[in-house]
Amino acid sequence: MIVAATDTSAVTNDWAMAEVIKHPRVLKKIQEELDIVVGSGRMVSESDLIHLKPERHLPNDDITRVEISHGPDFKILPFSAGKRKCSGAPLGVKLVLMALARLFHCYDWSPPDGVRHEDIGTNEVYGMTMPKATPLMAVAKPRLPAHLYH
Ligand code: HEM
Repeated sequence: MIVAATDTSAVTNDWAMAEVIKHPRVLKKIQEELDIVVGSGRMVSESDLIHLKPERHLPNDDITRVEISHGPDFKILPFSAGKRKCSGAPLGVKLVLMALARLFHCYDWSPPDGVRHEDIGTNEVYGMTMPKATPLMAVAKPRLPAHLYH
């Protein structure tokens, strides 16, 4: 249960962070969305999650819909399907979204000195949870008022 819940969520976070930091334009869009919904006077809370709709910043013809499935229909199946499908899926989605929303709302992210955005590695290691082959290294710079971090 602990392995099913922790590594899966941590690896999903790791991939999402890497892809977003690699694409600063995407990070900016996400932060714009968070600033509209949450503002800069407090941190993201769970009740904000349903109001986050980053696709509102995209031109209409640019919207890509990714359908996550819970059935055996060969769409994206991050939680598997059938009798043994992930019983923690709703919690997993919330945990990952909450962590990412706070990390992107609270901090600006960039690669370490001397590393270009496009050089952030996105190779995977084969295994149960398909982790990144190289650990993500990034610099976090606070973007909210200092008192919120205490
Ligand atoms: C992003 C996060 C997560 C992902 C991607 C994920 C994915 C999966 C996958 C692919 C399976 C295998 C299903 C199979 O054997 O076919 C699974 C099983 C399972 N997961 Fe998750 N999971 C996540 C989070 C969680 C959380 C947060 C919990 C619990 C708090 C959890 C509990 C379980 C349990 C108990 C099983 C075994 C189900 C069974 O064999 O009956 N998972 N998960």
